[in-house]
Formats: sequence, C-alpha cells, structure tokens
Amino acid sequence: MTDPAIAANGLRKSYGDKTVLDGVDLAVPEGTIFSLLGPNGAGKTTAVKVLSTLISPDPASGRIRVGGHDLTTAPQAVRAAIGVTGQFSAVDGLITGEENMLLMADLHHLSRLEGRQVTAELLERFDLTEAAKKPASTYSGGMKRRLDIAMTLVGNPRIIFLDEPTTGLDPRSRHTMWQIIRELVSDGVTVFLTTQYLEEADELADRIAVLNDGKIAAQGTAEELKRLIPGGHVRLRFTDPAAYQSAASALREVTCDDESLTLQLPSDGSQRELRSILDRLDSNGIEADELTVHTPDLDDVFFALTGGTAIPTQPKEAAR
Ligand SMILES: Nc1ncnc2c1ncn2[C@@H]1O[C@H](COP(=O)(O)OP(=O)(O)OP(=O)(O)O)[C@@H](O)[C@H]1O
Repeated sequence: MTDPAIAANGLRKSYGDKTVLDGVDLAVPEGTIFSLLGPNGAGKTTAVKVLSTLISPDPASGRIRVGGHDLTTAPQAVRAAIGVTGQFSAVDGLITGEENMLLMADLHHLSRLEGRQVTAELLERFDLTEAAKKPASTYSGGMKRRLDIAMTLVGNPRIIFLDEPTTGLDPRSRHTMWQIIRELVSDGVTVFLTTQYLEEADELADRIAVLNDGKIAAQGTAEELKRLIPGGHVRLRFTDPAAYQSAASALREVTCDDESLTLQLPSDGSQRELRSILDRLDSNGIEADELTVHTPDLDDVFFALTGGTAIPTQPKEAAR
C-alpha cells in the first residue's frame, strides 16, 4: 500500500497557553479530497498552516508526514510537493494576471519559454486568457481565486491545500471552483480542503473530519457521518388502508399518520435495517406503495458534533 499523501499523528499546536490543536490524527490517501470542517476558530487554518510548513507544530506532536516527507526534518521537500491557496492569497493586484503567473514560473526556475507555455495553458484552463493583460486588482473574487489556483499549479504540486476556497463566491463561481477541484483530483492531485460550507464537503470530499475543541470529533465519508446521529428514518406510504393498518401492527416503533396512510420508523438507513423492515412486511404479506429513506444531512451532523449534543460512539468502519 502506498503512503498516505498526508499523515499526522497527534498533531498539536498552541499559541502561548492557548491550545488550538490538541492531538489531531489525520490520514489522507493520495488522489482524494479530504475536507476539514469546523466552527469559526476551531483551528482549521492553523492545521493548514502547520501541514504546509508555514508554522511549526508543537514539539509534543507525533509524526507528521506530507508527500512522504517528514514535516519537521524535511520541510523543504514538503514545500516542493505542495501548493497552498486560500486566505493568504499570493496574487499581486498591481500587476496583470499573466505577470503574476510569469513571476511564479520564475520562482520555480522555469525557462522563459516554459514559463510562457505553462502560463498560457493555465490561463486558458482557468478561463482567464481574456483578462490576462489586465491588473489582477480589477478581477472579480472568483477570477482572483482561479488565478490563485492557476499560480499554485505552475509548480505542479501533487498535494494542494485549499483554505476556504469558495468563501464569498456567488453560486455560479462556487460551482466553477468545485469543477476545478474535481479536475485536479482526476489528475491524481490530493486536495486538503477547509470549508465552512457543509454542502461543499458533502459534494466534494471523499472523507470529512469535523474539528471541535482542538480534536477531531468524528471523521468518515459524508454518509458515515450522517449515520452517526439520530434522526434517520424510513417512511412507508400506502394507498390501501387495510395494508396500512396491518403494517402499523406488524412493525415496531412506528409513528402513524392516518390521513396520509404513512408510517414512519426510526432507522439508520443501513442495508441490514432495511432488510429487516422489508422481511417483516413480506412475512405478513404486506406491500407498501412507496418506501423512502431519510438520513440526517451534514448540517445535523455538524450541529450535533460541535454543539455539545451527545452522539453515539463512532462505529468501527467509520473510524477507520
Ligand atoms: N498567531 C496566533 N496567535 C494567537 N492565537 C491565534 C493565532 N492564530 C490563530 N489563533 C487562534 O487560534 C484559534 C484557531 O484559529 P484558526 O484561524 O485556525 O481557526 P479556523 O478554524 O480557521 O477559523 P475560521 O473558520 O474563523 O477561519 C482561534 O481562537 C484564533 O484566535
């Protein structure tokens, strides 16, 4: 098995006596999107800054490897493997988009010809060719973010940290950014994304970690996280009142709605639970007209995990 692109054990970071990250464990497989979610001030940006070598972890931290290199002993090698964009944008507003790109190419020691080629390709890919000769200060928020990512890609990084890449963007620009992120991953790049938009994590991330109080409160796929909290249920709708009545007495823990002939019963939506419901209906010769599964959405998960509501212990498969 290959090394994860990012692997942190017991990552700690304090500012004075304020502990921001209190033993964070993360493993991000290569070529996947990992999203770190958390309320304002949870420490997301701090995690990005540590993992991208902008600040040092506390000495009490465990082993942290990024791109196969040790963060503490080989920070230069880590820097060569990664790109960072986000709240600390590298875009210089006084010069044009093209000049920003060429400057980046210079920093990466590309020849003039290579620099021009890469710049033209990336400006085209990010739909900035038309604006290339205008000062970056005249760009819209979405254009600036696209330029920022294009500049990061000049160095051909295998791992990209995106710190809140769509904050403040309108829905169209946000969707464009999502498309860009998906394309990066389809090229094999690993993306570490922080976001305050749960929908964004749900849409993009292979795995999500929820940061709360300096610790990872839970991590897993969006589906695994949704199964962690109560609120999921199965709804059965009938057109035949007799079938509805039989189902109401055959099933346990049902809530009945006699008017709409609908039954609702709590369920985590797992295959095992659905099978047991269907088996019970079958063995009583009952057929529902409609069966729908309702799982809590990520908003419910986020509030439950970061609002102090008790949640059940995380099952093994979600903790892996
Ligand atoms: N240089 C610093 N010195 C002291 N405290 C800091 C410093 N940088 C961040 N903090 C504190 O660390 C905590 C975490 O901040 P961080 O920016 O990592 O949170 P965040 O999850 O990214 O929040 P947001 O969603 O608001 O961007 C905050 O309480 C912040 O005040």
